[in-house]
Amino acid sequence: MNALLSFAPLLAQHKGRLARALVLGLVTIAAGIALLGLSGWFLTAAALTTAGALFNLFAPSAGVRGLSFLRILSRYGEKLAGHDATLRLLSDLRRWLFGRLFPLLPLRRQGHDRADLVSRLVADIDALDTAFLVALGPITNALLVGLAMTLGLVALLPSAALPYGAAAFATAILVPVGLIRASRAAARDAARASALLRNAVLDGLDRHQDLVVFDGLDRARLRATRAAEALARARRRLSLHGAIASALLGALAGLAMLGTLLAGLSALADGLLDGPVLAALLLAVIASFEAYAPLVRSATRLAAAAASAERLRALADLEPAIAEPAVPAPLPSDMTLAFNAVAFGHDPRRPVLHDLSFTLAPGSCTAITGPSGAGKSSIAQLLVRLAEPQSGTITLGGTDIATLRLADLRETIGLMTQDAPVFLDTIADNLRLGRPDADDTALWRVLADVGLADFVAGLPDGLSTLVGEAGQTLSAGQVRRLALARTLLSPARILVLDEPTSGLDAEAEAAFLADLPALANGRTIVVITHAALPVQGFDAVLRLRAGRLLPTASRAPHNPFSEA
Ligand SMILES: Nc1ncnc2c1ncn2[C@@H]1O[C@H](COP(=O)(O)OP(=O)(O)OP(=O)(O)O)[C@@H](O)[C@H]1O
Repeated sequence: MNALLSFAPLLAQHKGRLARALVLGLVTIAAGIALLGLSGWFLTAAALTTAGALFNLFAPSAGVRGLSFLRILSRYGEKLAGHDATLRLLSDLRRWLFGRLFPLLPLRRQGHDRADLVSRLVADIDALDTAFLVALGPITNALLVGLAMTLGLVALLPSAALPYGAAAFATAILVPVGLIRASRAAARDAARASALLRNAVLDGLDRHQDLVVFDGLDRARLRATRAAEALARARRRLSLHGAIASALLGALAGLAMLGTLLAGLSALADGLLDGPVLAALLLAVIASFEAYAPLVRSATRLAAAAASAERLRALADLEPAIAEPAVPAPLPSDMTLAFNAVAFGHDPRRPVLHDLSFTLAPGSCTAITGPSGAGKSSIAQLLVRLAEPQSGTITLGGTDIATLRLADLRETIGLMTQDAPVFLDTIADNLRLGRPDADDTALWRVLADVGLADFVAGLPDGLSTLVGEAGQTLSAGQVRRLALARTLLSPARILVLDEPTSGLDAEAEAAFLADLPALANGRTIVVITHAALPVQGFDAVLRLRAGRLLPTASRAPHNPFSEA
Protein backbone atom coordinates (compact mmCIF):
# COMPACT_ATOMS: atom_id res chain seq x y z
CA MET A 1 0.00 0.00 0.00
CA ASN A 2 2.98 2.30 0.62
CA ALA A 3 3.85 2.04 -3.05
CA LEU A 4 0.32 3.18 -3.90
CA LEU A 5 0.53 6.07 -1.45
CA SER A 6 3.76 7.21 -3.08
CA PHE A 7 1.66 8.17 -6.13
CA ALA A 8 -0.42 10.58 -4.03
CA PRO A 9 1.47 13.66 -5.30
CA LEU A 10 0.41 12.78 -8.87
CA LEU A 11 -3.21 12.49 -7.71
CA ALA A 12 -2.88 15.77 -5.80
CA GLN A 13 -2.14 17.59 -9.06
CA HIS A 14 -5.73 16.88 -10.08
CA LYS A 15 -7.36 17.43 -6.70
CA GLY A 16 -9.81 19.99 -8.09
CA ARG A 17 -11.20 17.63 -10.72
CA LEU A 18 -11.15 14.66 -8.35
CA ALA A 19 -12.97 16.65 -5.66
CA ARG A 20 -15.59 17.68 -8.23
CA ALA A 21 -16.12 14.02 -9.22
CA LEU A 22 -16.37 13.08 -5.54
CA VAL A 23 -18.89 15.81 -4.68
CA LEU A 24 -21.00 15.04 -7.75
CA GLY A 25 -20.92 11.33 -6.81
CA LEU A 26 -22.14 12.23 -3.34
CA VAL A 27 -24.88 14.46 -4.76
CA THR A 28 -26.01 11.54 -6.96
CA ILE A 29 -26.25 9.15 -4.02
CA ALA A 30 -27.85 11.78 -1.76
CA ALA A 31 -30.42 12.57 -4.47
CA GLY A 32 -31.13 8.82 -4.77
CA ILE A 33 -31.63 8.48 -1.01
CA ALA A 34 -33.82 11.58 -0.86
CA LEU A 35 -35.78 10.43 -3.92
CA LEU A 36 -36.60 7.02 -2.48
CA GLY A 37 -37.22 8.43 1.02
CA LEU A 38 -39.50 11.13 -0.29
CA SER A 39 -41.36 8.67 -2.53
CA GLY A 40 -41.85 6.29 0.40
CA TRP A 41 -43.09 9.07 2.63
CA PHE A 42 -45.30 10.51 -0.12
CA LEU A 43 -46.96 7.21 -1.08
CA THR A 44 -47.47 6.09 2.52
CA ALA A 45 -48.76 9.45 3.62
CA ALA A 46 -51.09 9.67 0.63
CA ALA A 47 -52.39 6.16 1.33
CA LEU A 48 -52.92 6.82 5.01
CA THR A 49 -54.56 10.21 4.70
CA THR A 50 -58.32 10.17 5.15
CA ALA A 51 -58.95 13.56 3.64
CA GLY A 52 -57.28 13.20 0.22
CA ALA A 53 -58.36 16.65 -0.85
CA LEU A 54 -56.36 18.18 1.97
CA PHE A 55 -53.17 16.32 1.12
CA ASN A 56 -50.72 18.44 -0.83
CA LEU A 57 -49.81 16.24 -3.80
CA PHE A 58 -48.09 18.92 -5.76
CA ALA A 59 -45.01 19.68 -3.63
CA PRO A 60 -43.82 16.05 -3.06
CA SER A 61 -44.36 15.05 -6.69
CA ALA A 62 -42.45 18.14 -7.82
CA GLY A 63 -39.72 17.12 -5.34
CA VAL A 64 -39.60 13.59 -6.79
CA ARG A 65 -39.26 14.96 -10.32
CA GLY A 66 -36.66 17.51 -9.25
CA LEU A 67 -34.58 14.89 -7.44
CA SER A 68 -34.73 12.52 -10.45
CA PHE A 69 -33.53 15.31 -12.66
CA LEU A 70 -30.76 16.30 -10.24
CA ARG A 71 -29.64 12.69 -10.05
CA ILE A 72 -29.34 12.42 -13.83
CA LEU A 73 -27.37 15.65 -14.07
CA SER A 74 -25.04 14.91 -11.16
CA ARG A 75 -24.37 11.36 -12.42
CA TYR A 76 -23.47 12.80 -15.85
CA GLY A 77 -21.23 15.46 -14.28
CA GLU A 78 -19.57 12.88 -12.04
CA LYS A 79 -18.69 10.67 -15.01
CA LEU A 80 -17.40 13.64 -16.97
CA ALA A 81 -15.22 14.98 -14.14
CA GLY A 82 -14.03 11.50 -13.09
CA HIS A 83 -13.00 10.44 -16.59
CA ASP A 84 -11.41 13.80 -17.30
CA ALA A 85 -9.27 13.47 -14.17
CA THR A 86 -8.47 9.82 -14.93
CA LEU A 87 -7.34 10.50 -18.48
CA ARG A 88 -5.14 13.37 -17.31
CA LEU A 89 -3.74 11.13 -14.59
CA LEU A 90 -3.04 8.45 -17.19
CA SER A 91 -1.00 10.85 -19.27
CA ASP A 92 0.86 12.09 -16.16
CA LEU A 93 1.65 8.52 -15.11
CA ARG A 94 2.99 7.60 -18.54
CA ARG A 95 5.06 10.79 -18.69
CA TRP A 96 6.39 10.14 -15.19
CA LEU A 97 7.33 6.53 -16.00
CA PHE A 98 8.99 7.36 -19.32
CA GLY A 99 10.85 10.20 -17.61
CA ARG A 100 12.10 7.83 -14.90
CA LEU A 101 12.79 4.94 -17.25
CA PHE A 102 14.90 6.50 -20.00
CA PRO A 103 17.77 7.68 -17.78
CA LEU A 104 17.90 4.14 -16.35
CA LEU A 105 18.57 2.51 -19.73
CA PRO A 106 20.28 0.14 -20.21
CA LEU A 107 18.61 -1.41 -17.15
CA ARG A 108 21.00 -2.61 -14.49
CA ARG A 109 18.79 -5.45 -13.29
CA GLN A 110 18.24 -8.41 -15.52
CA GLY A 111 14.70 -9.74 -16.00
CA HIS A 112 13.15 -6.57 -17.41
CA ASP A 113 12.73 -7.77 -20.95
CA ARG A 114 10.61 -6.03 -23.56
CA ALA A 115 7.37 -7.78 -22.64
CA ASP A 116 7.86 -7.06 -18.96
CA LEU A 117 8.39 -3.38 -19.71
CA VAL A 118 5.36 -3.27 -22.04
CA SER A 119 3.30 -4.93 -19.34
CA ARG A 120 4.37 -2.37 -16.74
CA LEU A 121 3.85 0.52 -19.13
CA VAL A 122 0.38 -0.61 -20.20
CA ALA A 123 -1.36 -2.96 -17.74
CA ASP A 124 0.16 -1.61 -14.52
CA ILE A 125 -0.42 2.01 -15.50
CA ASP A 126 -4.02 1.16 -16.43
CA ALA A 127 -4.56 -0.54 -13.06
CA LEU A 128 -3.25 2.54 -11.34
CA ASP A 129 -4.99 5.24 -13.33
CA THR A 130 -8.47 3.91 -12.57
CA ALA A 131 -7.64 3.56 -8.87
CA PHE A 132 -9.43 6.82 -8.08
CA LEU A 133 -12.39 6.41 -10.38
CA VAL A 134 -13.19 2.83 -9.45
CA ALA A 135 -11.64 2.49 -6.01
CA LEU A 136 -10.77 5.55 -3.95
CA GLY A 137 -13.75 7.67 -5.03
CA PRO A 138 -16.46 5.05 -4.31
CA ILE A 139 -14.83 4.03 -1.00
CA THR A 140 -14.73 7.67 0.15
CA ASN A 141 -18.34 8.17 -0.93
CA ALA A 142 -19.45 5.03 0.90
CA LEU A 143 -17.79 6.21 4.12
CA LEU A 144 -19.38 9.65 3.90
CA VAL A 145 -22.83 8.27 3.07
CA GLY A 146 -22.57 5.76 5.94
CA LEU A 147 -21.66 8.60 8.33
CA ALA A 148 -24.42 10.92 7.08
CA MET A 149 -27.09 8.21 7.22
CA THR A 150 -26.05 7.16 10.72
CA LEU A 151 -26.25 10.79 11.89
CA GLY A 152 -29.66 11.12 10.19
CA LEU A 153 -30.88 8.05 12.07
CA VAL A 154 -29.49 9.39 15.35
CA ALA A 155 -31.77 12.40 14.81
CA LEU A 156 -34.88 10.56 13.57
CA LEU A 157 -34.71 7.00 14.86
CA PRO A 158 -31.87 6.71 17.41
CA SER A 159 -32.46 3.02 18.15
CA ALA A 160 -31.70 2.20 14.47
CA ALA A 161 -28.50 4.24 14.37
CA LEU A 162 -26.37 1.55 16.06
CA PRO A 163 -27.37 -1.44 13.89
CA TYR A 164 -27.21 0.67 10.73
CA GLY A 165 -23.92 2.32 11.72
CA ALA A 166 -22.35 -1.05 12.60
CA ALA A 167 -23.50 -2.59 9.30
CA ALA A 168 -22.32 0.46 7.35
CA PHE A 169 -18.93 0.41 9.10
CA ALA A 170 -18.49 -3.29 8.36
CA THR A 171 -19.61 -2.75 4.75
CA ALA A 172 -17.54 0.31 3.99
CA ILE A 173 -14.40 -0.57 5.96
CA LEU A 174 -14.11 -4.12 7.25
CA VAL A 175 -15.20 -5.97 4.10
CA PRO A 176 -13.10 -3.86 1.66
CA VAL A 177 -10.01 -4.00 3.91
CA GLY A 178 -10.47 -7.75 4.39
CA LEU A 179 -10.95 -8.22 0.66
CA ILE A 180 -7.84 -6.17 -0.17
CA ARG A 181 -5.75 -8.15 2.32
CA ALA A 182 -7.10 -11.49 1.12
CA SER A 183 -6.65 -10.54 -2.54
CA ARG A 184 -3.17 -9.06 -2.29
CA ALA A 185 -1.28 -12.27 -3.12
CA ALA A 186 -3.73 -13.21 -5.89
CA ALA A 187 -3.49 -9.68 -7.37
CA ARG A 188 0.31 -9.93 -7.40
CA ASP A 189 0.11 -13.38 -9.01
CA ALA A 190 -2.33 -12.05 -11.62
CA ALA A 191 -0.05 -9.11 -12.50
CA ARG A 192 2.96 -11.44 -12.78
CA ALA A 193 1.09 -14.08 -14.80
CA SER A 194 -0.32 -11.43 -17.12
CA ALA A 195 3.24 -10.18 -17.79
CA LEU A 196 4.40 -13.75 -18.45
CA LEU A 197 1.52 -14.33 -20.84
CA ARG A 198 2.28 -11.12 -22.71
CA ASN A 199 5.92 -12.19 -22.81
CA ALA A 200 5.06 -15.63 -24.19
CA VAL A 201 2.77 -14.16 -26.86
CA LEU A 202 5.17 -11.43 -27.98
CA ASP A 203 8.05 -13.90 -28.02
CA GLY A 204 5.99 -16.36 -30.05
CA LEU A 205 5.06 -13.66 -32.57
CA ASP A 206 8.59 -12.26 -32.85
CA ARG A 207 10.23 -15.63 -33.30
CA HIS A 208 7.41 -17.25 -35.19
CA GLN A 209 9.46 -18.13 -38.27
CA ASP A 210 12.21 -19.86 -36.30
CA LEU A 211 9.66 -21.66 -34.15
CA VAL A 212 8.02 -23.01 -37.30
CA VAL A 213 11.33 -24.00 -38.87
CA PHE A 214 12.60 -25.72 -35.72
CA ASP A 215 9.27 -27.29 -34.87
CA GLY A 216 9.11 -25.30 -31.66
CA LEU A 217 5.48 -24.18 -31.91
CA ASP A 218 4.28 -26.75 -29.38
CA ARG A 219 6.79 -25.58 -26.80
CA ALA A 220 5.84 -21.94 -27.39
CA ARG A 221 2.15 -22.85 -27.15
CA LEU A 222 2.79 -24.73 -23.91
CA ARG A 223 4.58 -21.72 -22.45
CA ALA A 224 1.69 -19.42 -23.34
CA THR A 225 -0.85 -21.96 -22.07
CA ARG A 226 0.93 -22.29 -18.72
CA ALA A 227 1.01 -18.52 -18.31
CA ALA A 228 -2.69 -18.29 -19.29
CA GLU A 229 -3.56 -21.02 -16.78
CA ALA A 230 -1.62 -19.26 -14.02
CA LEU A 231 -3.48 -16.05 -14.88
CA ALA A 232 -6.83 -17.86 -14.85
CA ARG A 233 -6.00 -19.44 -11.46
CA ALA A 234 -5.11 -16.06 -9.97
CA ARG A 235 -8.27 -14.49 -11.46
CA ARG A 236 -10.41 -17.35 -10.13
CA ARG A 237 -9.03 -16.71 -6.64
CA LEU A 238 -9.80 -13.01 -7.04
CA SER A 239 -13.34 -13.83 -8.23
CA LEU A 240 -13.89 -16.19 -5.30
CA HIS A 241 -12.81 -13.52 -2.82
CA GLY A 242 -15.04 -11.03 -4.65
CA ALA A 243 -18.02 -13.38 -4.52
CA ILE A 244 -17.58 -13.96 -0.77
CA ALA A 245 -17.31 -10.22 -0.20
CA SER A 246 -20.46 -9.60 -2.32
CA ALA A 247 -22.37 -12.15 -0.25
CA LEU A 248 -21.19 -10.44 2.95
CA LEU A 249 -22.27 -7.04 1.62
CA GLY A 250 -25.71 -8.44 0.77
CA ALA A 251 -26.05 -9.93 4.25
CA LEU A 252 -24.95 -6.68 5.90
CA ALA A 253 -27.44 -4.67 3.82
CA GLY A 254 -30.16 -7.09 4.94
CA LEU A 255 -29.10 -6.75 8.59
CA ALA A 256 -29.07 -2.94 8.37
CA MET A 257 -32.55 -3.04 6.86
CA LEU A 258 -33.82 -5.50 9.45
CA GLY A 259 -32.30 -3.48 12.31
CA THR A 260 -33.94 -0.29 11.04
CA LEU A 261 -37.28 -2.06 10.51
CA LEU A 262 -37.36 -3.58 14.01
CA ALA A 263 -36.29 -0.31 15.63
CA GLY A 264 -38.81 1.56 13.48
CA LEU A 265 -41.72 -0.78 14.32
CA SER A 266 -40.94 -0.45 18.01
CA ALA A 267 -40.81 3.37 17.71
CA LEU A 268 -44.06 3.27 15.73
CA ALA A 269 -45.73 1.21 18.45
CA ASP A 270 -44.48 3.67 21.05
CA GLY A 271 -45.84 6.56 19.02
CA LEU A 272 -42.37 8.05 18.58
CA LEU A 273 -42.54 7.84 14.80
CA ASP A 274 -45.34 7.96 12.26
CA GLY A 275 -45.82 5.47 9.41
CA PRO A 276 -44.81 7.67 6.46
CA VAL A 277 -41.53 8.64 8.15
CA LEU A 278 -40.76 4.97 8.85
CA ALA A 279 -41.43 4.10 5.20
CA ALA A 280 -39.19 7.02 4.17
CA LEU A 281 -36.39 5.85 6.48
CA LEU A 282 -36.59 2.23 5.31
CA LEU A 283 -36.42 3.23 1.66
CA ALA A 284 -33.61 5.70 2.39
CA VAL A 285 -31.66 2.87 4.06
CA ILE A 286 -32.15 0.70 0.96
CA ALA A 287 -31.08 3.60 -1.28
CA SER A 288 -27.98 4.26 0.84
CA PHE A 289 -26.71 0.82 -0.09
CA GLU A 290 -26.26 2.12 -3.63
CA ALA A 291 -23.12 3.74 -2.22
CA TYR A 292 -21.82 0.36 -1.02
CA ALA A 293 -22.65 -1.64 -4.14
CA PRO A 294 -19.40 -0.83 -6.01
CA LEU A 295 -17.18 -1.61 -3.02
CA VAL A 296 -16.31 -5.19 -4.02
CA ARG A 297 -15.08 -4.00 -7.38
CA SER A 298 -13.38 -1.04 -5.67
CA ALA A 299 -11.49 -3.23 -3.21
CA THR A 300 -10.42 -5.71 -5.91
CA ARG A 301 -9.24 -2.80 -8.04
CA LEU A 302 -7.42 -1.26 -5.11
CA ALA A 303 -5.60 -4.56 -4.48
CA ALA A 304 -4.64 -4.70 -8.19
CA ALA A 305 -3.61 -1.03 -8.12
CA ALA A 306 -1.43 -1.68 -5.06
CA ALA A 307 0.27 -4.62 -6.81
CA SER A 308 0.80 -2.52 -9.94
CA ALA A 309 2.10 0.40 -7.89
CA GLU A 310 4.71 -1.93 -6.37
CA ARG A 311 5.79 -3.10 -9.84
CA LEU A 312 6.01 0.46 -11.18
CA ARG A 313 7.90 1.69 -8.12
CA ALA A 314 10.33 -1.21 -8.36
CA LEU A 315 11.08 -0.23 -11.94
CA ALA A 316 11.24 3.51 -11.37
CA ASP A 317 13.42 3.20 -8.28
CA LEU A 318 16.14 1.13 -9.95
CA GLU A 319 19.55 2.71 -9.63
CA PRO A 320 20.78 3.97 -13.00
CA ALA A 321 23.45 1.66 -14.37
CA ILE A 322 25.29 4.66 -15.77
CA ALA A 323 25.35 7.74 -13.58
CA GLU A 324 25.78 11.34 -14.72
CA PRO A 325 28.84 12.93 -13.07
CA ALA A 326 28.01 15.15 -10.11
CA VAL A 327 30.20 17.95 -11.48
CA PRO A 328 30.63 17.46 -15.25
CA ALA A 329 33.99 18.26 -16.81
CA PRO A 330 34.08 20.51 -19.90
CA LEU A 331 34.30 18.70 -23.22
CA PRO A 332 37.97 18.68 -24.28
CA SER A 333 38.96 19.99 -27.70
CA ASP A 334 41.59 17.26 -28.10
CA MET A 335 39.90 14.17 -29.57
CA THR A 336 42.66 11.70 -28.61
CA LEU A 337 40.91 8.60 -27.31
CA ALA A 338 42.67 6.25 -24.91
CA PHE A 339 41.91 3.04 -23.03
CA ASN A 340 44.09 2.94 -19.90
CA ALA A 341 44.39 -0.52 -18.32
CA VAL A 342 40.66 -1.13 -18.78
CA ALA A 343 39.17 -4.28 -17.29
CA PHE A 344 35.52 -5.05 -17.96
CA GLY A 345 32.92 -7.81 -17.78
CA HIS A 346 29.16 -7.47 -18.28
CA ASP A 347 29.06 -9.72 -15.25
CA PRO A 348 32.07 -8.62 -13.14
CA ARG A 349 32.66 -12.27 -12.20
CA ARG A 350 33.25 -13.09 -15.89
CA PRO A 351 35.75 -10.55 -17.27
CA VAL A 352 35.55 -9.85 -20.99
CA LEU A 353 38.34 -7.29 -21.40
CA HIS A 354 41.63 -7.59 -19.49
CA ASP A 355 43.96 -4.69 -18.76
CA LEU A 356 43.35 -3.14 -22.16
CA SER A 357 45.41 -0.10 -23.18
CA PHE A 358 45.54 1.64 -26.53
CA THR A 359 45.42 5.15 -27.95
CA LEU A 360 43.60 6.39 -31.04
CA ALA A 361 44.83 9.63 -32.57
CA PRO A 362 42.31 12.25 -33.73
CA GLY A 363 41.29 11.67 -37.34
CA SER A 364 42.69 8.13 -37.43
CA CYS A 365 40.89 5.19 -38.98
CA THR A 366 41.17 2.02 -36.89
CA ALA A 367 39.75 -1.45 -37.34
CA ILE A 368 39.09 -3.76 -34.42
CA THR A 369 39.04 -7.40 -35.45
CA GLY A 370 38.98 -10.70 -33.64
CA PRO A 371 36.94 -13.85 -33.21
CA SER A 372 33.34 -13.80 -32.07
CA GLY A 373 33.03 -13.16 -28.35
CA ALA A 374 36.49 -11.55 -28.12
CA GLY A 375 35.03 -8.36 -26.66
CA LYS A 376 34.91 -6.04 -29.68
CA SER A 377 31.35 -4.78 -29.19
CA SER A 378 32.07 -4.39 -25.48
CA ILE A 379 34.74 -1.83 -26.40
CA ALA A 380 32.15 0.08 -28.46
CA GLN A 381 29.68 0.05 -25.53
CA LEU A 382 32.34 1.32 -23.13
CA LEU A 383 33.22 4.17 -25.50
CA VAL A 384 29.70 5.66 -25.31
CA ARG A 385 29.16 4.63 -21.68
CA LEU A 386 26.47 2.08 -22.33
CA ALA A 387 28.60 0.08 -19.89
CA GLU A 388 31.26 1.00 -17.30
CA PRO A 389 34.71 -0.55 -16.85
CA GLN A 390 35.33 -2.28 -13.54
CA SER A 391 38.82 -0.77 -13.45
CA GLY A 392 40.97 1.49 -15.58
CA THR A 393 39.82 4.62 -17.39
CA ILE A 394 38.81 5.69 -20.86
CA THR A 395 39.93 9.21 -21.66
CA LEU A 396 39.12 11.76 -24.32
CA GLY A 397 41.88 14.35 -24.66
CA GLY A 398 43.09 13.22 -21.21
CA THR A 399 39.67 13.70 -19.57
CA ASP A 400 38.01 10.60 -18.09
CA ILE A 401 34.82 10.13 -20.13
CA ALA A 402 33.02 9.19 -16.89
CA THR A 403 33.35 12.86 -15.87
CA LEU A 404 31.68 14.18 -19.06
CA ARG A 405 27.96 14.84 -19.34
CA LEU A 406 26.43 11.81 -21.06
CA ALA A 407 24.82 14.05 -23.70
CA ASP A 408 28.20 15.71 -24.46
CA LEU A 409 29.91 12.35 -24.73
CA ARG A 410 27.27 10.85 -27.01
CA GLU A 411 27.25 13.95 -29.23
CA THR A 412 31.00 13.54 -29.60
CA ILE A 413 31.19 9.78 -30.06
CA GLY A 414 28.56 8.32 -32.38
CA LEU A 415 27.90 4.57 -32.34
CA MET A 416 26.28 2.36 -34.92
CA THR A 417 25.36 -0.71 -32.89
CA GLN A 418 25.45 -4.26 -34.18
CA ASP A 419 21.65 -4.41 -34.31
CA ALA A 420 20.83 -0.76 -35.02
CA PRO A 421 17.09 -0.62 -35.78
CA VAL A 422 14.99 1.11 -38.38
CA PHE A 423 12.28 3.12 -36.67
CA LEU A 424 8.67 3.10 -37.86
CA ASP A 425 9.03 6.41 -39.62
CA THR A 426 10.00 7.92 -42.96
CA ILE A 427 13.44 7.33 -44.44
CA ALA A 428 14.20 11.03 -43.96
CA ASP A 429 13.29 10.99 -40.28
CA ASN A 430 15.23 7.76 -39.73
CA LEU A 431 18.26 9.54 -41.12
CA ARG A 432 17.66 12.82 -39.29
CA LEU A 433 17.91 11.01 -35.99
CA GLY A 434 21.64 11.32 -36.67
CA ARG A 435 21.47 15.04 -37.50
CA PRO A 436 18.08 16.74 -37.02
CA ASP A 437 19.00 19.82 -39.09
CA ALA A 438 20.28 17.89 -42.16
CA ASP A 439 18.72 19.13 -45.42
CA ASP A 440 17.57 16.81 -48.21
CA THR A 441 20.80 17.31 -50.16
CA ALA A 442 22.81 16.01 -47.20
CA LEU A 443 20.42 13.04 -46.91
CA TRP A 444 20.82 12.11 -50.59
CA ARG A 445 24.60 12.49 -50.30
CA VAL A 446 24.85 10.11 -47.36
CA LEU A 447 22.44 7.66 -49.04
CA ALA A 448 24.76 7.67 -52.05
CA ASP A 449 27.74 7.03 -49.72
CA VAL A 450 26.13 3.84 -48.43
CA GLY A 451 24.80 2.76 -51.84
CA LEU A 452 21.12 3.32 -51.08
CA ALA A 453 20.43 6.41 -53.19
CA ASP A 454 19.16 4.53 -56.26
CA PHE A 455 16.89 2.33 -54.16
CA VAL A 456 15.36 5.29 -52.31
CA ALA A 457 15.03 7.32 -55.53
CA GLY A 458 13.05 4.40 -57.01
CA LEU A 459 10.49 4.43 -54.16
CA PRO A 460 7.25 6.27 -54.96
CA ASP A 461 7.61 8.61 -51.98
CA GLY A 462 11.43 8.83 -52.02
CA LEU A 463 12.75 10.19 -48.74
CA SER A 464 9.20 10.41 -47.38
CA THR A 465 8.63 6.67 -47.72
CA LEU A 466 7.51 5.05 -44.50
CA VAL A 467 9.77 2.20 -43.47
CA GLY A 468 9.58 -0.47 -40.80
CA GLU A 469 6.68 -2.76 -39.94
CA ALA A 470 4.01 -0.26 -40.99
CA GLY A 471 5.63 0.81 -44.26
CA GLN A 472 8.12 -0.25 -46.91
CA THR A 473 9.84 -3.43 -45.81
CA LEU A 474 13.60 -3.34 -46.12
CA SER A 475 16.04 -6.18 -46.57
CA ALA A 476 18.54 -6.86 -43.78
CA GLY A 477 21.31 -5.26 -45.86
CA GLN A 478 19.19 -2.16 -46.54
CA VAL A 479 18.40 -1.80 -42.84
CA ARG A 480 22.12 -1.95 -42.11
CA ARG A 481 22.92 0.65 -44.74
CA LEU A 482 20.21 3.00 -43.51
CA ALA A 483 21.58 2.72 -39.96
CA LEU A 484 25.06 3.33 -41.30
CA ALA A 485 23.90 6.39 -43.22
CA ARG A 486 22.31 7.73 -40.02
CA THR A 487 25.59 7.36 -38.14
CA LEU A 488 27.68 8.86 -40.93
CA LEU A 489 25.31 11.84 -41.03
CA SER A 490 25.84 12.49 -37.34
CA PRO A 491 28.02 15.48 -36.46
CA ALA A 492 29.95 13.32 -33.94
CA ARG A 493 33.69 13.78 -34.28
CA ILE A 494 34.39 10.14 -33.47
CA LEU A 495 32.36 7.40 -35.15
CA VAL A 496 32.30 3.82 -33.90
CA LEU A 497 30.81 1.41 -36.42
CA ASP A 498 30.05 -2.10 -35.19
CA GLU A 499 29.92 -4.49 -38.15
CA PRO A 500 28.82 -1.77 -40.60
CA THR A 501 29.07 -4.04 -43.62
CA SER A 502 27.11 -7.04 -42.39
CA GLY A 503 24.35 -7.66 -44.90
CA LEU A 504 26.34 -6.15 -47.76
CA ASP A 505 27.67 -8.34 -50.55
CA ALA A 506 31.41 -8.85 -50.76
CA GLU A 507 31.86 -6.29 -53.52
CA ALA A 508 29.85 -3.57 -51.72
CA GLU A 509 31.66 -4.41 -48.48
CA ALA A 510 35.10 -4.01 -50.02
CA ALA A 511 34.05 -0.79 -51.73
CA PHE A 512 32.60 0.63 -48.52
CA LEU A 513 35.68 -0.16 -46.42
CA ALA A 514 37.95 1.29 -49.10
CA ASP A 515 35.88 4.48 -49.24
CA LEU A 516 35.48 4.80 -45.47
CA PRO A 517 38.58 6.91 -44.76
CA ALA A 518 37.38 9.43 -47.34
CA LEU A 519 33.80 9.35 -45.95
CA ALA A 520 35.25 10.01 -42.49
CA ASN A 521 36.10 13.50 -43.64
CA GLY A 522 38.70 14.07 -40.93
CA ARG A 523 36.73 12.37 -38.16
CA THR A 524 38.11 9.53 -36.06
CA ILE A 525 36.71 6.20 -37.21
CA VAL A 526 36.68 2.92 -35.30
CA VAL A 527 35.31 -0.01 -37.29
CA ILE A 528 34.58 -3.34 -35.68
CA THR A 529 34.55 -5.91 -38.41
CA HIS A 530 35.09 -9.49 -39.48
CA ALA A 531 35.56 -8.37 -43.09
CA ALA A 532 38.84 -8.47 -44.99
CA LEU A 533 40.38 -5.02 -44.71
CA PRO A 534 41.58 -3.07 -47.72
CA VAL A 535 45.32 -2.84 -48.17
CA GLN A 536 45.30 0.90 -47.72
CA GLY A 537 43.29 3.46 -45.78
CA PHE A 538 43.30 2.07 -42.25
CA ASP A 539 45.87 3.54 -39.90
CA ALA A 540 45.79 0.67 -37.43
CA VAL A 541 44.25 -2.70 -36.79
CA LEU A 542 43.61 -3.83 -33.20
CA ARG A 543 43.40 -7.60 -33.08
CA LEU A 544 41.52 -8.80 -30.07
CA ARG A 545 41.43 -12.32 -28.68
CA ALA A 546 39.66 -13.26 -25.47
CA GLY A 547 39.70 -9.68 -24.28
CA ARG A 548 43.40 -9.03 -24.89
CA LEU A 549 45.16 -7.27 -27.73
CA LEU A 550 47.42 -9.39 -29.88
CA PRO A 551 50.66 -7.69 -30.71
CA THR A 552 50.58 -6.81 -34.38
CA ALA A 553 52.20 -4.37 -36.68
CA SER A 554 50.55 -1.01 -36.96
CA ARG A 555 49.63 0.25 -40.38
CA ALA A 556 49.82 3.75 -39.13
CA PRO A 557 52.51 6.26 -38.41
CA HIS A 558 51.19 6.33 -34.81
CA ASN A 559 51.35 3.23 -32.65
CA PRO A 560 47.98 2.31 -31.08
CA PHE A 561 49.62 -0.05 -28.60
CA SER A 562 51.71 2.62 -26.97
CA GLU A 563 51.11 3.02 -23.26
CA ALA A 564 48.33 5.52 -22.77
N1 LIG B 1 24.68 -7.81 -22.37
C1 LIG B 1 25.52 -8.78 -22.03
N2 LIG B 1 25.42 -9.39 -20.85
C2 LIG B 1 26.27 -10.36 -20.48
N3 LIG B 1 27.29 -10.80 -21.24
C3 LIG B 1 27.44 -10.24 -22.44
C4 LIG B 1 26.57 -9.20 -22.91
N4 LIG B 1 26.99 -8.82 -24.14
C5 LIG B 1 28.07 -9.59 -24.42
N5 LIG B 1 28.33 -10.43 -23.41
C6 LIG B 1 29.44 -11.39 -23.34
O1 LIG B 1 30.64 -10.66 -23.46
C7 LIG B 1 31.57 -11.34 -24.29
C8 LIG B 1 32.07 -10.39 -25.38
O2 LIG B 1 30.95 -10.02 -26.18
P1 LIG B 1 31.12 -8.98 -27.36
O3 LIG B 1 29.76 -8.73 -27.90
O4 LIG B 1 31.89 -7.81 -26.88
O5 LIG B 1 31.99 -9.83 -28.39
P2 LIG B 1 32.32 -9.50 -29.90
O6 LIG B 1 33.79 -9.67 -30.03
O7 LIG B 1 31.75 -8.21 -30.31
O8 LIG B 1 31.57 -10.71 -30.61
P3 LIG B 1 30.88 -10.74 -32.08
O9 LIG B 1 31.98 -10.67 -33.08
O10 LIG B 1 30.22 -12.07 -32.08
O11 LIG B 1 29.92 -9.60 -32.14
C9 LIG B 1 30.85 -12.54 -24.83
O12 LIG B 1 31.34 -13.67 -24.10
C10 LIG B 1 29.42 -12.33 -24.52
O13 LIG B 1 28.80 -13.53 -24.15
